[in-house]
Amino acid sequence: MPDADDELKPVQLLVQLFNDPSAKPSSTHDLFTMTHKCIGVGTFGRVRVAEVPTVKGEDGQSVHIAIKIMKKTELVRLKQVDHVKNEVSILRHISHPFIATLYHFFMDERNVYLLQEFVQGGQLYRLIGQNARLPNNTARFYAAQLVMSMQYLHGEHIIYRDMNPENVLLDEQGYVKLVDFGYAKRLNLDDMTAKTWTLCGTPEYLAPEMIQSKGHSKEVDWWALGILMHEMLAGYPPYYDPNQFQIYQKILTGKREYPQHFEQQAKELIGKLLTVDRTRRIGASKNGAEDIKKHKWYRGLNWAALYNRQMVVPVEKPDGSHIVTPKVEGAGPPDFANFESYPNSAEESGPILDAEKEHLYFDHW
Ligand SMILES: Nc1ncnc2c1ncn2[C@@H]1O[C@H](COP(=O)(O)OP(=O)(O)OP(=O)(O)O)[C@@H](O)[C@H]1O
Repeated sequence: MPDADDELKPVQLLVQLFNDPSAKPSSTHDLFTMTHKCIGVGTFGRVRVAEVPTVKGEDGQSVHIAIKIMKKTELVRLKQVDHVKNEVSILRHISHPFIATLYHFFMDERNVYLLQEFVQGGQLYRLIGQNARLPNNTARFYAAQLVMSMQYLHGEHIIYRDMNPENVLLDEQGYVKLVDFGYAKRLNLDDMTAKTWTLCGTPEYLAPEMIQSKGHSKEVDWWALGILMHEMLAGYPPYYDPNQFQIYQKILTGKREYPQHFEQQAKELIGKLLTVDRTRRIGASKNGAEDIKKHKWYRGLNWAALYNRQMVVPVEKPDGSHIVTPKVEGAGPPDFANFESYPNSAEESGPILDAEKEHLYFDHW
């Protein structure tokens, strides 16, 4: 008889391992070996990969995890402590097949560490760039997963607020894993309007009500989905300008032209998502995401099969050739082919926050 632990999936084992109360913050470091491979840089830190020798995947190899390392001094200087606190508190309470799992978080005197599922296929941004644009069926496959993840988050009263192709990662099967919940917001339901006011996100993806500081809610995620659909299908977003102010102007006027190759149904859905009046935007009614799922662009899509990861990623272009897809090795250690190279840096030897600030900002997490 296998003992109970043998039946746990690596994900559950990792969560259990890192949340073991006997593994105090200092000894948590001993549970993994940092590979020093940096796979991403953010504004105040880096994302590195680590190996967990005690947990084996289905291929019998040690599991790898991603560790987002953020410098405390930078978090304080850039006034981002609350965003990270928020990211941790949201990720700890959610679980969805298209959102990267947070196994654990801890901090030492210099850094805050978020231990997450390592997503091997790289950014959707890279996939779009490699192919110039994505075929209708491929874009539909990715957009549908984002509809389901937003539906889940909105059901948990969370707005994501940072949908863009750099935060949508692809796993080894080519499915979506959303990362970066720094701007996500849990709505306060005591406030019946359940709106919020902070201007955040990527300029090209900002909804008009956010730019105008009118107060915004879940509909901003549906707007961003419309922008992302356009970017996948065209290779560029609908409102673009080197000058950020001009981007906002273009968003507010709402004028756009679609490339000729866009399918009629795709144009129609993008139009309904990019509706300036947020009360009339598709997804805004009490049916929420269901209205989007029922749109003709999705006709014939098996939502249950997609959720259960039983669909094959559609890779065919209209001319019958195939798009370039992320290179993912089967067994063995990851080879990082899908990630940019970043110069090395040492988070271990940066400045230490003074005691007063440490107490003020990091005592109550
Ligand atoms: N779990 C993960 N697996 C693989 N790569 C990841 C993972 N998490 C993050 N990355 C990579 O690192 C990049 C930066 O991560 P993330 O966006 O979470 O950091 P950030 O500091 O919040 O960045 P930003 O400055 O964009 O807000 C991602 O775009 C992605 O390429």
